[in-house]
Amino acid sequence: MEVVIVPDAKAGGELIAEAMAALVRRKSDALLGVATGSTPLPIYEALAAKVRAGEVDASRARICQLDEYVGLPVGHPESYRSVVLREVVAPLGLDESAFMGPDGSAADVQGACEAYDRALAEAGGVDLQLLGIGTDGHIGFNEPCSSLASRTRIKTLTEQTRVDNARFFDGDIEQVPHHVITQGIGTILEARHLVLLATGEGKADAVAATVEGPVASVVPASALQLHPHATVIVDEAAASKLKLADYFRHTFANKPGWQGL
Ligand SMILES: N[C@@H]1[C@@H](O)[C@H](O)[C@@H](COP(=O)(O)O)O[C@@H]1O
Repeated sequence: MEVVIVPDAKAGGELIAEAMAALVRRKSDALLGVATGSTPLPIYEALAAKVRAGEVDASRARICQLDEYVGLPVGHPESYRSVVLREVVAPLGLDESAFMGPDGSAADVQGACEAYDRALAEAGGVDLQLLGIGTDGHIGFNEPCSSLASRTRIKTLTEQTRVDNARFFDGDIEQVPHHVITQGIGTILEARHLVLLATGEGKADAVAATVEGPVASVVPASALQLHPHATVIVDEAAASKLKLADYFRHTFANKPGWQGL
């Protein structure tokens, strides 16, 4: 696992956007797995800016989603499908046909989960999967004690996650669904490159447990330690509880430029 400490969220967004742009320059139809929440927004802004500036042609890129609420009406502005179409697909100048996601309104939720895992495999697998992290260490919506081998499936949110996400629903926790579909941890680990961005002091404990704690399902993000190409990018506040912070700084400062992320 590589840990990169950046001064702030904007620098993290720029670094990751450049890694995504470099991937798309190498593989124009790359399948980019995106995450929701507030943290990755600087990545999407930086990548869209590169597209507008002609630094990368993303017209053949494909976008896929990590997770989704179950039971929101189709087209609800806070369904993750709507969020990804609005925050990622449209700003990159892509059409909805470039987008894949699980169907949170399906009558057969389990069938929709299995169909999504199949669709990801048929699309050739995810090239780069962006991840955020919940305050309890969740990735996607894999709450603590999710199986490290799990596939895309339905999960029940913890109260803490519903409280954290109520801000997207007018601060009203009653509007936050209890159930979600999420790529499983086993599914996520199949992506070729995992890139987790965490910013702010509120993520410091989860980041320390992820990077320096044992691999344990009680901290779902710790599964990144099992992946051969995982990059964790944190700002100073999110890095504040890392014992090896100086080592991570030293390693990145001395990294050969050609290596990329
Ligand atoms: N399902 C999403 C996660 O993918 C995201 O990482 C997390 C943190 O969100 P934020 O970045 O807003 O803190 O929120 C939600 O639970």
